[in-house]
Amino acid sequence: MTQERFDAADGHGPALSVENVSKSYGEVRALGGVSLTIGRGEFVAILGRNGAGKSTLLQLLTGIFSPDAGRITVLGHDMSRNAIAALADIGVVFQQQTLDLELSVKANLLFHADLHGLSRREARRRISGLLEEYQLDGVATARARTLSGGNRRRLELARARLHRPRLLMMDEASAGLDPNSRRALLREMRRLVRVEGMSILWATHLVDEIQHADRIIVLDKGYVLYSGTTAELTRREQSDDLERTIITLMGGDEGAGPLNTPNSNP
Ligand SMILES: Nc1ncnc2c1ncn2[C@@H]1O[C@H](COP(=O)(O)OP(=O)(O)OP(=O)(O)O)[C@@H](O)[C@H]1O
Repeated sequence: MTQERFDAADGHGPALSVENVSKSYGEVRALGGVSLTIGRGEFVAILGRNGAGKSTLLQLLTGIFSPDAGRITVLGHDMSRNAIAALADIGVVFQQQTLDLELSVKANLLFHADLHGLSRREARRRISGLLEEYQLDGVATARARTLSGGNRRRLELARARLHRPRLLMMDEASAGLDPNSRRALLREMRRLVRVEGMSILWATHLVDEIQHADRIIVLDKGYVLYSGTTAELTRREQSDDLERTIITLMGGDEGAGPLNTPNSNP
């Protein structure tokens, strides 16, 4: 067995490894040689302003695009050679909603279960548990189009977990949720890490959300500026104001885009 297959099968190595990855759209450089890792059972928040490169990174990690250079390994699988195996173990919530709005809540989930090759019996069992967990059982037969923003997001979360992924990637996943739902969602992420050993990548532009993670990665203009805990960062910069510390790290320029929203503390 090759080392890569051994790692994938045996659960060794990081959940995610990104080595020197670059991506440009024409003249626009979205990522300029990014390297990062996420350990198994680790909850990592990637913080960056709009345009920092978070969505591009997630699109590369989920195989939607290929990087111009660099290497991505997900749960031991090299994305350039074995993306299908990697995708079986990833659950994703994208920034833009990706539901089929004309299908019912349940049909959206059944479609996803089919894509992942779940048996009908297993799919029904998983779907009924997740509908209950996300309080969507009352709207199971309703078309996704008729759901509130919060319920659509809950449906996307249920879908992301349906095939029992070991790595969850969340791109601005709390968008559209009220403060209570945001708090509940972040608590749930912690529970998934603690109880199920899930690895989580949580991309956000909200400073208050990153405090729930084990580690943060600050991304700015396509480059990693910092990787470590929030406590290490404020200690290093001798400041107890995390948001100000991060803005300073980004070279000031508060006008470049928000890092937080008022009255949104989760
Ligand atoms: N399809 C595209 N074509 C051209 N430029 C793009 C495209 N997608 C992203 N970009 C550019 O790449 C850079 C990184 O964008 P990206 O969407 O990855 O950042 P982000 O951190 O996710 O921000 P946001 O939260 O606004 O989506 C930005 O300069 C953006 O304008």
